Amino acid sequence: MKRLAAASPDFDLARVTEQHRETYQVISVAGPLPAEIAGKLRHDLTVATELPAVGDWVLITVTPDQQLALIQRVLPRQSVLERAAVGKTGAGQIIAANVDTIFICMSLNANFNVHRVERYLTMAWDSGAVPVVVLTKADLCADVTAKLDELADVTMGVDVITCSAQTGDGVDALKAYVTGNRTVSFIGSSGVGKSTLINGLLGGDVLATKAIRTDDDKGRHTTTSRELLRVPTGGVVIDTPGMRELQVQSGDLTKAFADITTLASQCKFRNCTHQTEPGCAVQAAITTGELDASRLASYRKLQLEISYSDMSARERENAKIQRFFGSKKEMKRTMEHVQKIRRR
Ligand SMILES: Nc1nc2c(ncn2[C@@H]2O[C@H](COP(=O)(O)OP(=O)(O)OP(=O)(O)O)[C@@H](O)[C@H]2O)c(=O)[nH]1
Ligand SMILES: [Zn+2]
Repeated sequence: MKRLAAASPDFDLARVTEQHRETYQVISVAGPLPAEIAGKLRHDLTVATELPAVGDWVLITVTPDQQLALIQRVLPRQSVLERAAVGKTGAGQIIAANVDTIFICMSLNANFNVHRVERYLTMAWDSGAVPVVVLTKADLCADVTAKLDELADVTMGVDVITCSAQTGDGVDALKAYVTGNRTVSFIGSSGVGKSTLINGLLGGDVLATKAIRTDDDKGRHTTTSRELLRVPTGGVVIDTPGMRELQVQSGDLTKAFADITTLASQCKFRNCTHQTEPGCAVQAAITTGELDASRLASYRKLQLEISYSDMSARERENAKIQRFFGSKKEMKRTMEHVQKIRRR
């Protein structure tokens, strides 16, 4: 892999802004360009998740006529949002890469559901991005404090923002996360107000929003192309159709369920399943009321789902780095080169 580091000075750094069936759109310091995967890279790929995705930083060469970029390398991803795999083992499909902050959106009226937040949080932590819970449509909720109380246990250690696009309340708090080179994404059920918030950030009606039926809070989703959008005041929003359909798949439960993990460390048996074992600290906490039984139930349910996927997205990513770069040292050298390009 020495070759790669040595060859790197001939590459330009770019970021993938759109993904189509066979082609891509990238942006580099030279501007936007259509792109394709270089033959060598295509040959080296083993699974679909190694294909470039929206948000990926890539090394490109440009054809002599300057009309097309060839993607030579996909740089290691800091975070990976993945669509649930079909079947038991197969790796899923990358929905977005290198997202710093995931806004988990939920409306304070009909869409409000504590377990849903719990599941999204697990997924967000697993992706490598930092989750922020965004409670939307505060104007439609009579008792916001009560809702925040309901959420308190599951949002431990996570920023929670209450906002209303209608009144503008809380929107500035959201903007504080979208600055400089930071990349954000919005997930959450249809109709909770994601497009409305994104349009607010972008300062125009970039995404179409559609009036929803008032009876059931269900919106119709209107986003069509995969996109990475620049915010005029700094920051980047990644909004792809896949993002809108994200469902919980695999995950590291230890962060989203820090309360249970902490209790479990005090169980008598290290492999305690917290069901009928003697000396179970989790069951003891349920008895005293310190822990809600429903919390353990959702933990179990998620644990079961996770056991179906062999490796987490992060583990797969690490395996790929090993294969492409040979060693962490080689990777570091390439990344140093990339940093230099980025500063230019
Ligand atoms: N009352 C109220 N309505 C809102 C607010 N934010 C959005 N809405 C309305 O909710 C509906 C759905 O908003 P969207 O922004 O399209 O929702 P979305 O989450 O992007 O939906 P998908 O595109 O289907 O994923 C629209 O009619 C919005 O006008 C809010 O803060 N208060
Ligand atoms: Zn136990």
